[in-house]
Amino acid sequence: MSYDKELAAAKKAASLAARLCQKVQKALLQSDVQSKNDRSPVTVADYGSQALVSYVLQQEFPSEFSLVAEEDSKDLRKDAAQELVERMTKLVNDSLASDGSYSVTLSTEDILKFIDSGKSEGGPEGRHWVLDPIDGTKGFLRGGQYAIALALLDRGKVVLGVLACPNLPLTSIRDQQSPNDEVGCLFFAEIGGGTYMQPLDGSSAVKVQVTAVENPEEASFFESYEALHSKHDLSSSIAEKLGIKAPPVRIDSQAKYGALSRGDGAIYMRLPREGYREKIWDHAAGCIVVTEAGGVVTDAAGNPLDFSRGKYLDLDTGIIVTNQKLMPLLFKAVRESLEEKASSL
Ligand SMILES: Nc1ncnc2c1ncn2[C@@H]1O[C@H](COP(=O)(O)O)[C@@H](O)[C@H]1OP(=O)(O)O
Ligand SMILES: [Mg+2]
Ligand SMILES: [Mg+2]
Ligand SMILES: [Mg+2]
Repeated sequence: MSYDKELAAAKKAASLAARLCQKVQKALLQSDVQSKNDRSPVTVADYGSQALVSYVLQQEFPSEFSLVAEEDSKDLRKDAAQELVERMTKLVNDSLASDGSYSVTLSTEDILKFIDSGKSEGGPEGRHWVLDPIDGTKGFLRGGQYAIALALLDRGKVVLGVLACPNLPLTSIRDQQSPNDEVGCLFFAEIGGGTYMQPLDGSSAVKVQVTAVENPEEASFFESYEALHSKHDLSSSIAEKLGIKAPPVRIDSQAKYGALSRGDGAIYMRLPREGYREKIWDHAAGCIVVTEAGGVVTDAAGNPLDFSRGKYLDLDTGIIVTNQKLMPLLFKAVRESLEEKASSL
């Protein structure tokens, strides 16, 4: 089955959302940041991006629409958020107008409804869009990496994914010469069709592949910038076992999956603290972008990620990503390190 129409709509929605986010990141004001009850930050851009993507997808697929997305409008319906909602409404309308294909002016209530249409629970039946409107909000606030991550599930499987990474350099992050290098990448993949990357400004796409490195000593690895999101001590002990020489490359968000899909690094380890439950929108798009580029994504028990169980992944311990050749070695090092850690407690 082809998902070309869905992929075209997803690319358009994510690119528009990326433009909105770039605009906000440039003019970030302190009042743009709200705090959710899980104490993670959320900005006018997270909400605006979700409203925009939800609107575009509903225009393209009015009859069959289900969206599992990170944000909801609860905090925005409080009196104190009124100014933020008005500013966000203007941002979304300006973004839609700049595209030219939608002649519409949405009201604040429309916008709140589009945000709330992301409340689907997903699951193994039918089709569901999966959206993280800004993945890596902390990176976004720091002026670092973030991604707009959009995927489509069909009967529990990820069948397409798009990652817009507005701050990711077009060339490998490992050989950046100057801070002026061009940034803004759109990664996209459809099941069975490979992974492509194009500049966010719309010029032509190139096929990408994960690295062919087989010797772990030559591999480099990615992990979260935020030490709270992934145990850096555990990944460094795994890296040591593998004989990895290069220091970790720490970047925020699913930009890590994008960078890995084009071979900027060989390994991505995500080992969250006990009790953290991974959400499907944090991995669905990244997972297909890497697997279609020839990579492998599993949990720390070696199982593929199961996106069919609702909004949580509920996996074993963590997520590991690399190419086919290195996976057995990485898996072994991960198991050994986890066992050593368990026996030292
Ligand atoms: N305590 C936490 N542990 C692990 N991941 C987290 C935690 N809090 C938020 N996240 C999510 O981790 C992802 C980014 O992690 P990283 O940049 O380390 O890969 C984001 O999806 C972020 O959510 P959000 O989408 O709100 O930014
Ligand atoms: Mg968040
Ligand atoms: Mg996220
Ligand atoms: Mg997010």
